[in-house]
Amino acid sequence: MQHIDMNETVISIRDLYKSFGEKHVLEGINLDLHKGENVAVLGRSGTGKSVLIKIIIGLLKPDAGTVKVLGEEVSQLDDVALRALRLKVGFSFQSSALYDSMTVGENLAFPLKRNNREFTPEQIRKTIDIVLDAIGLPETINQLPAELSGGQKKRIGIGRTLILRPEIMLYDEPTAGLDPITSMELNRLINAVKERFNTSSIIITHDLTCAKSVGDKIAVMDDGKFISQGTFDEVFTGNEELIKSFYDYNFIQ
Ligand SMILES: Nc1ncnc2c1ncn2[C@@H]1O[C@H](COP(=O)(O)OP(=O)(O)OP(=O)(O)O)[C@@H](O)[C@H]1O
Repeated sequence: MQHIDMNETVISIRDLYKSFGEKHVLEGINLDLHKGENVAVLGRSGTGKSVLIKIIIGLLKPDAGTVKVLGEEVSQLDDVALRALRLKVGFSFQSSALYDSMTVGENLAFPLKRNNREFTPEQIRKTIDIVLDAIGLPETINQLPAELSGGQKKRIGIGRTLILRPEIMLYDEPTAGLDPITSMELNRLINAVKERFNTSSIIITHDLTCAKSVGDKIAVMDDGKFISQGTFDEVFTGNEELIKSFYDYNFIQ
């Protein structure tokens, strides 16, 4: 098991606020992601989870508060520094965002060719093989995305993010639209990625099973704030109505 280093914080968010006009989306977010830790951010639709991720990777600027990623204050970085930081932070999109006209191998090679031009074809091939092995899909290398199942596409999407060997992974709804068995496989993959690539991750989800399976810590978001943070058992022994209804909803559906 990968060790969680509580002395090393890879993402540190303090008193974060973000509004769009009259709409207050984030209202005082505080969160620490430690090295080797997986934090599942659980929340209903529209609570601001995507806005939070966009601020972490510098796509949106906060109105107030600080976000430090790998020691750097994101809102202070210029474009060059931001691009360099983004190479260390892998963002796995909800839609796997694969190029339909490229094979799996070409999709995986793409970020490497764009960002590490000094890679030889042999190094690229080797890196692709390592990632395909890690995501359990070596046989798909010459297939097109249209020939893959939804679960396979998600795995390749995660693989394409891993190819640049990020230190931090951000997963946006990794199990959305998948059946329970495929979802469980994805959860196992997220845990395997952490072990094999020594990543620290934030996993955004409204799937309680996913949060429980992958989250060393769960942070429950409501109305722009975290109303509870802790291990799954700590969070779900609380008495707050929203947390209880989340739990009930997930287990009776
Ligand atoms: N660029 C923007 N301009 C105006 N409003 C925005 C913008 N981006 C997000 N919002 C609003 O912020 C709120 C939170 O959106 P966000 O996408 O972060 O929710 P979410 O928690 O990720 O939801 P879901 O689970 O459905 O993806 C929504 O009300 C949305 O309309």
